[in-house]
Amino acid sequence: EDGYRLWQRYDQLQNKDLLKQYRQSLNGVVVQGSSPTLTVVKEELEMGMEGLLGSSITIANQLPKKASLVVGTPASSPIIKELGLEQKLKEVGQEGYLLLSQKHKGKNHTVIAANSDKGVLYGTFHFLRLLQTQQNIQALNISSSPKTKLRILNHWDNLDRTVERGYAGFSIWDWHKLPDYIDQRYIDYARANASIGINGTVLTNVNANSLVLTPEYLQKVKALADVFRPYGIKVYLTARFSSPIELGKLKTADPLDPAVKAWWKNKVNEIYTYIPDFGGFTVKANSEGQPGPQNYNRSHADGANMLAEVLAPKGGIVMWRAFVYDNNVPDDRHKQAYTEFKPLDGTFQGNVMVQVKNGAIDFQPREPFHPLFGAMPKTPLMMEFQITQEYLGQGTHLAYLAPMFKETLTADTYAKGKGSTVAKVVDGSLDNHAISGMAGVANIGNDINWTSHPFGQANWYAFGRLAWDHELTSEGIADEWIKMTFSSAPSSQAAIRTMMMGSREAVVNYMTPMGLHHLMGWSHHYGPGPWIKDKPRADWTSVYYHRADEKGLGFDRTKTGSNALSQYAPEVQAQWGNPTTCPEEVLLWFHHVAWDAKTKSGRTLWDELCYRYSGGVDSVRAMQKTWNSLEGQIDKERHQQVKQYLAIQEKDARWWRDACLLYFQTFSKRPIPQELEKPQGTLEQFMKIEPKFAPGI
Ligand SMILES: CO[C@H]1[C@H](O)[C@@H](O)[C@H](O)O[C@@H]1C(=O)O
Repeated sequence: EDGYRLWQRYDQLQNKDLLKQYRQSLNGVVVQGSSPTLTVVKEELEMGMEGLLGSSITIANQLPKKASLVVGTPASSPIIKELGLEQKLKEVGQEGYLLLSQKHKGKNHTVIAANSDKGVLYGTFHFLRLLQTQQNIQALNISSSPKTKLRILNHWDNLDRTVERGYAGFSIWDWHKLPDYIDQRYIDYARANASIGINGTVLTNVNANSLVLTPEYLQKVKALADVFRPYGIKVYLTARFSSPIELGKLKTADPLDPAVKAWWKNKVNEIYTYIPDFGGFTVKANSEGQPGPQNYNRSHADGANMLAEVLAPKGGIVMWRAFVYDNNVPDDRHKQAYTEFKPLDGTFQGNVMVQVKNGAIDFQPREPFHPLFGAMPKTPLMMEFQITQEYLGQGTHLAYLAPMFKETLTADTYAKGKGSTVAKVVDGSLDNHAISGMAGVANIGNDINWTSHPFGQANWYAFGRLAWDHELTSEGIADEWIKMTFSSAPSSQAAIRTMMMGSREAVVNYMTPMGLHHLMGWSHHYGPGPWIKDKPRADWTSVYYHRADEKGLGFDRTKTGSNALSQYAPEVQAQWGNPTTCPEEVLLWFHHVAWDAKTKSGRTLWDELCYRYSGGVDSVRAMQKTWNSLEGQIDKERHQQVKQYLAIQEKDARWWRDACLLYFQTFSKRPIPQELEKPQGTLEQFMKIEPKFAPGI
């Protein structure tokens, strides 16, 4: 193996019949026209087809006599124009594309056509994926366009190259060597992202450092933007709200102060001299100690609009985060974002998007959808998912996240009656928004395989695919990724898919089953810490979230408790407000349930909890068994890697199960059912375990 490889492996296909078919239909490749994007299209076609087909190809400017691959836009390619695809192309928009088997002058050609070079690029990657996943290309009739306009990675990367909540080494942005040294990884990063339709990247941590806005750093940012541009990827930065004070030496960062606004206007103009297509800012304000407009008694809208106004003439946007909790500890942190943002609906400028995490607390293994979705019809709401597994085992646990992303996207907000899914809020179709977006907090770093756990790559891949088309299935995305990533082992496809599909639920079960949440260890968030209390803020403890007592377990968020449920539509309230109709997956999120209450299995809550925790451990063991059975079918190196990670996961799953059950047992005072494995160790022992070298704190 030479260095790293992502899913674009392009190894020669082994299926002889298929190879023959491909070679017969792809005698030549014609790309007419020239642009930086068409240049990378040609490079990718050469690399991909030569690798997959095992024969060299030349890219021609004229149509050869035999069946060929014809690539381009009607504007740049006379052959594409001759094909008369105007009507079909109208439907795919600026980023979409067509993949067609098309007769032209008696020959059967394969066509990648689009309205823009960027669309051609996306079509090219789709076409290469068809070959890589060994699809029949004889009668292609594919048209595809993205459902979400902005598909963007958020890097929580600091300028010293540490990555907040990053578990795959240090930041890939080598600020020290930029702008003079362009690491090959930047190019491969762009290729990988473009291959899944990602069209934007926020380079820096939301806990922002204003230094990135200085000329010295803007030159470095420009160098990255220049690399990414041909791949259709725009660069964005995080804007520290107090930058006018830190960099501009102003006395205030009050968004309504004319000097502050003038400072930002100059700064934005300056940025555009370096990066003419700069995307805009992501802002975390008045949350976890970050400065913001509330420091000056102004609202989030005042802050966002001030930046939006200076960005608008340049075509830039503001992604203002709704992950806010600050000031006084609320009676229920679940409610804070909604309380602060809902009243601001309709007051944001047209180029502001409010970026909302999938759930109201913080990227837990399972959260009900965030109540802001559906509650701010006049504001485009952007989805923020976390690809990095801060709360799901970080760099060592296998957890395929597509089912988690889909769970939120398919949830029904009932905002405009049945069928008002979160996906429709986010893609803008429910409320007819001109802009829409999905952000994923990246899980990559400078580890050789980019993501620490080899299966972490699947989560990056799945995020991009779902941002393009949220209707894709988790299984389908897994299949694509497996075929591309473990191309040498077609027979193991089903087994790997089964592992992936059950993996996130396994994590939920051994960490936080039945709606439990935020039981993770203090600050590092890796192992169990349900006992955590007495911290500077009540909502930084675990006891705040699980509320275990002699009577039972869970956070009462109904009318008799915090009433966070009132933030949802009446239909949702009706279902979740009643413990007998509330799905067990989120039961303890909304209800304080008696230890002896009957659950759907017929068991008491306590027994059911014991079964779920044990089931989580069993699922990991099942994954181990499956993986062991694949030995010999997968290259040694990756087989060994995953095998070792699964052993860690199994050990950690037991740690979670035993620590949580022993702790909750001090309240339930009931025995763990006979037939289940007994905890190995005492609660006191578990409470002493502190990972001293947890990464990314
Ligand atoms: C970037 O800060 C993070 C913080 O590390 C993390 O623990 C929490 O999940 O969320 C914060 C946020 O999303 O702003």
